Amino acid sequence: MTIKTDMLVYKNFINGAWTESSNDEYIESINPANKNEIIGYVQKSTKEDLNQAVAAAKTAQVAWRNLSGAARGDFLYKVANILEANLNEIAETMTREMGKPLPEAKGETARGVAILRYYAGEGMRKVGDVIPSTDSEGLMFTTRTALGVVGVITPWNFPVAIPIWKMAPALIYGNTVILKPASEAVVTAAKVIECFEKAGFPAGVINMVTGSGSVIGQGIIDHQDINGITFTGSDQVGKQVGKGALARGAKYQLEMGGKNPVIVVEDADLDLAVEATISGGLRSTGQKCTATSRVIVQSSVYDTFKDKLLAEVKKIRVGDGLRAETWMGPCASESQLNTVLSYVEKGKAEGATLLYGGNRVEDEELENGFYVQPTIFENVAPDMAIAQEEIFGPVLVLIKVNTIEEALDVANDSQFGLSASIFTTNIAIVLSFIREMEAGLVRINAESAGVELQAPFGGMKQSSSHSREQGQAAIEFFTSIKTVFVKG
Ligand SMILES: NC(=O)C1=CN([C@@H]2O[C@H](COP(=O)(O)OP(=O)(O)OC[C@H]3O[C@@H](n4cnc5c(N)ncnc54)[C@H](OP(=O)(O)O)[C@@H]3O)[C@@H](O)[C@H]2O)C=CC1
Ligand SMILES: O=C(O)CCC(=O)C(=O)O
Repeated sequence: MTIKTDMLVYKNFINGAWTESSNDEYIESINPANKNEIIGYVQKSTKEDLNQAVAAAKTAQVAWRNLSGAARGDFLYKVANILEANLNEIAETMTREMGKPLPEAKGETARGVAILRYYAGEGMRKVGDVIPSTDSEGLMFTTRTALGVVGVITPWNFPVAIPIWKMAPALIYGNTVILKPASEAVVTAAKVIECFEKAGFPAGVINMVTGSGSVIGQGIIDHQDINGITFTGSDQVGKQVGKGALARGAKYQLEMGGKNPVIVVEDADLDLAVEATISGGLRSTGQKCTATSRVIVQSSVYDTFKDKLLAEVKKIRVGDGLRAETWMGPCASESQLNTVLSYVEKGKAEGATLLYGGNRVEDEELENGFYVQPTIFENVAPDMAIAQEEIFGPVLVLIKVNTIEEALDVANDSQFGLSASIFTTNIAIVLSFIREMEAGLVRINAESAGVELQAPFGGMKQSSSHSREQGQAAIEFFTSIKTVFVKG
């Protein structure tokens, strides 16, 4: 590929320096709102580059681990301030690179700042417990130790928040990091790493290697000197990460798909339920693992809910995320757009009724972008592919049920169990939903998306490796417990 000389080329960040790859091939990152606009180039790195980064991270690890938690926290506070000072530029890059509307991109970047500050404070909090020993002269307690070098493999849908919610806890607990960001949002990730560079971390503590998943991602899975891998992305790659890590005894953490339901009960505030279904299902063009995709509605309010939903969805403005009037941006890539369109075809072929949308947006101004209409299906049977598989696009499927029991059965009829929500004013139904719903995140009278950084996040069933990230739960993955017994 010929590189246009006026474009920015982002190198790997290895051992404290922006470093050229041993390969001179590049990955081009384009704007999904206008495929002719190139956002930047990154290197298509090789295993040799990865080896260099891992060696640097391994060398840096002991000195980093031996700093006090407060000293490590100071570095994170510095990154937070730098990220905050560059929030507008980074958010704009995110919008241009993966299509998320600018207000959402700004919100995500601000969330990155807050995550960094949260984990900076974690450096001052307790890491163990004193446990009474049966030996009256002994002292027994637990402490924690870092895993070592952590590989961080991230997706494109939250290109600031996800790398930060993995890297910040890894670092505060004394690990060093190799980041392999998603190729679709790699320039945004490079700008985040620039903030870490400016904060002056010791060389080797934080490294980024760009390149294809099959080379650099797989290289992380296989590398003997990487002690832990944290991954967010597809079900298929996640399972590969898990198998590969298990085979060589590395620790791993996986966050994968969702097929998140919302249940609308007959006593619900229907306007609130409509608003939350739209926000949960269609913001970020439905490209969230926590996005609402199955809308399970009690038959007595089905028609009223459907009419209200349809009326609101029709008002959605699709367009370039940089424009103030845009509510929903493009799909992040042509392949995501094609996935959505193929599920629309599947839904029709399976006999569901396409109630609204389902096509590319026909607008001359938007013809160079990967735009799809917000889409609603009805007459959907729970076993159809559109009700079972993660689409990762702005597609809602309406499923009519008669009773709460049936609603819960349908909601739980999924290989996934990430997030679920219900709209009702009946406390008994709320309590049975909390008890019966097989999901890591259950939300009452609130949309299925919307993770809070200080709370544990993760799924049941095939949505995750049953571990949790974020909040104080992160310590469980990024450290190992040591039980200490001392006798004088
Ligand atoms: N849970 C979530 O939040 C997300 C779920 N998804 C789901 O996944 C689908 C596909 O999206 P996609 O971007 O392809 O997701 P992937 O799982 O392919 O990508 C996630 C990360 O894994 C890397 N990767 C790809 N192949 C390998 C490999 N063999 N070994 C190790 N790492 C690898 C990717 O690198 P590279 O980008 O270079 O390929 C990226 O950094 C979506 O439609 C959606 O259903 C996607 C993103 C986020
Ligand atoms: O809902 C959120 O804020 C987070 C979603 C998420 O983690 C994801 O889509 O990968």
